Order: sequence, then structure tokens, then C-alpha cells
Amino acid sequence: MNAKKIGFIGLGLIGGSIAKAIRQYYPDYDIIAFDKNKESLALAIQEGTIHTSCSSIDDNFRGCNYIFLCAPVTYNAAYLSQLKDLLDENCILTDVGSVKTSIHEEVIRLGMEANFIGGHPMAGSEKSGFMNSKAHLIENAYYILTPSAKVAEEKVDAYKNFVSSLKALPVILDYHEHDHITGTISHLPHIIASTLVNFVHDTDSKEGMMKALAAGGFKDITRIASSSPVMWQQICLKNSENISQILGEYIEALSHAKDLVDEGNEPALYALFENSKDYRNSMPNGSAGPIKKQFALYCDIIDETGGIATIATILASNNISIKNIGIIHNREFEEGVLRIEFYDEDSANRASVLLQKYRYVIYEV
Ligand SMILES: NC(=O)C1=CN([C@@H]2O[C@H](COP(=O)(O)OP(=O)(O)OC[C@H]3O[C@@H](n4cnc5c(N)ncnc54)[C@H](O)[C@@H]3O)[C@@H](O)[C@H]2O)C=CC1
Ligand SMILES: O=C(O)C(=O)Cc1ccc(O)cc1
Repeated sequence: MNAKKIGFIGLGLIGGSIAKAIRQYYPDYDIIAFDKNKESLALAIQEGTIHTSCSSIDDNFRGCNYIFLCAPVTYNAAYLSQLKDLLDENCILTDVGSVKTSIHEEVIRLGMEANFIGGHPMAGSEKSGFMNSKAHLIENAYYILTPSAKVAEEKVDAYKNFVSSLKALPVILDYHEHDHITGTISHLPHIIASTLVNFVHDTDSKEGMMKALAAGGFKDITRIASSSPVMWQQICLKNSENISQILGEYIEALSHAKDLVDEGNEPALYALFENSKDYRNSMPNGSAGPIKKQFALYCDIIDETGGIATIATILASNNISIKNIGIIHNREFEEGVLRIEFYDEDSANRASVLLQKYRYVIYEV
């Protein structure tokens, strides 16, 4: 296959991860990038992820087969006009933004539909920047494509195949539908997480007891409150209609929950938690989806020197690699447990069987 030229505008967590995946699967492709952060570009050159770092959207971008817009959503749309005269007829112009209607509207306004296929990898994290990017970030994750009305079928097929070749799972969606779906399953949860964290901050005592005692449940549902403020500011500005409507409906759901508490409505409160438990448990547990599945188990451990080393040795001598390991102290595990994270499900299952053989008590959460 002919080596292709790929351009990136924005080389942070997502741009960097896609560039690294391309470098891994297509080592001979020419990758060029522009980012306002010069240090990221220097690091990407040094690591061999990109060949050319650009100080603006300049002539280097001519002749690209693909151009990925990977900056926060407002900037992606703002850069389209600078790209217009640099695109070949065959170039596939795409973005990775979390909101799609606004960029499609700008593409239509500028007459760039024949080149544009919107994109959105449903993978990421609360971390940002090139230094946190990873070649396998999009692996097994759904990758939504929103083709423009006037883009040729062959371009859509080529892009779908390219996404699959990077081990992501392409899904075609209408861009309006995309913004309603992500408004509900991604944008609303981020707003809930951030307002909840701020609520604790604002209502906590001077001594910060709430902060000190915040348990696993609070931390689980607020992890994403640590995400990039500029990215989420721009998502809220660009998907405001959907988010406002969805927030309105969600506030009604919260208000209904308050009514049940005020009434002391036993059956309805039970049903609230039973329904959520059943539906949450029915969600696929594969690695695809916005939150990558973590393959972790929890293990009781006596707090003594060498305790962790013994477990690490048992696992290592059975060729099971540990991704992360650490002691957790919270209300669920009063005595403190060891949390061990693995790279895949098979390793987690083998570790569980093995450690139980050595009489460790294992919790799979
Ligand atoms: N973080 C996540 O989990 C996900 C983010 N996205 C989308 O991906 C896009 C990028 O997000 P991340 O990579 O997470 O953010 P990031 O903050 O890690 O990367 C953004 C990059 O764009 C650069 N940048 C910012 N403003 C710029 C400008 N005006 N000109 C040139 N470069 C500029 C930054 O220096 C940074 O390197 C956003 O549109 C976001 O909506 C999509 C899926 C997941
Ligand atoms: O960290 C997480 O779990 C996320 O939710 C990441 C994420 C953030 C923004 C997106 O548009 C898609 C995925």
C-alpha cells in the first residue's frame, strides 16, 4: 500500500493517541502536526510519532490524504476556513470533537462537504495533553463517524476501513442524533460530576470533613470532574440546545426522586434503586464505550512488610503482568484492601483463581 500523508491540528490526548496508533500500524506514513503547544510537538518529534512540526496551518498540509482536527471544538470549526484552499479533492477532512452539529454547519457554510466526515472516538479519559496519549487508547472503542451529505461513498468506506485498521469500531450516525445521544450519556454526566464536586466544596465544613471522608462511590462517579475545563466549556457552548433540554428533563427526574424521599415512598424508592441496578448491570462490560473497562480485583491483605511483594511475586512467576497496584482505604473496605489492575480480562481471571489457591480473599467488583 502507498505511504500516505496525515495531518493533525491539535496533538493532545486524542490527536496524539490517533497519531501514535497510525505510527504503530503504518510505520511508513508521513505524519505532520500543528499545535499551539510547541513542547508537545517537540516531544512528538523526539518520540518519532510525527515527522514534521508546523508553526501554523501552512503549505505543509497540502497533499494530505487525511487531516484530523483534534483541538477543542470551537477551534476545530474556526480552522476550517484556513484549510479550505489546502485540501486536495481526495483529502478526507475529519475531526474528533465531542459535538458534531456545529462543525457540520460550518463545513456546509464553507462548501467543504465533499471532503468532510465528522468523527468522534468514544474513548478518552480525564487526563489531557500529548504526554498522556497512548497508541491503544482507541482500541476496541466505538468510533462514531458522521459523514457530510455530499461526501462520496468511497471516502466513507475508506475512512471506515482506516478506523477499523486502527482497531477501533466505526459506527455511522447522523450528526444531530450524535449530539442528542452524547448530550445524554457524556455531556450530562460531566456536568453532574462537576456540579456534585463543587456542591461538596461549597457545603463542606471548614475542616473539610466531607472531602476527607468521600468514599469510593463519590470518587467513581466524579472521576471525570478532573477533565480539561476548556474542552468542557466549549462542549457546553456548542451543544447548548441539547444539553439545556436534557438537563431540564434530568432536573425533573431529580425532583421526582426528592418527592419519593419526602413522601417516604418505600416501594417507589426500592423500585428506583432496583431498576437502576438491573439496567446498569445489563450494560455491556466489554472494553468498548466511553469508559474503558478496567480489569481489576480487590484482595484482602495484612498490613505487613512484604505483603504486596509476595502477591507481585506470585503473579509474576505465573506470567501475569500487573498494570497498577495499590492499597485502598475506604468505607467499602474498612480494613483496607489491595487493588490490582490487569491489562486484560484473562489476566484478571487467572490472577483471581491463582490468589485464591494461595488462600487470599478476593473481591471482584
Ligand atoms: N478527552 C477526551 O476524553 C475526548 C476528547 N474528545 C475531543 O477531542 C478534542 C481534543 O481533546 P483532547 O485531546 O482530550 O484535549 P487535549 O487538551 O489533550 O488536546 C488538545 C490539543 O489541542 C491544542 N490546542 C488547543 N487550542 C489550540 C489552538 N487554538 N490551536 C492549535 N492547537 C490547539 C492543545 O495544545 C492540545 O495539545 C476535543 O474536541 C474533544 O471534544 C473526543 C473524545 C474523547
Ligand atoms: O473519561 C471518560 O470516561 C470519558 O467520558 C471520556 C470522554 C470524554 C469526552 C468524549 O467526547 C468522549 C469520551
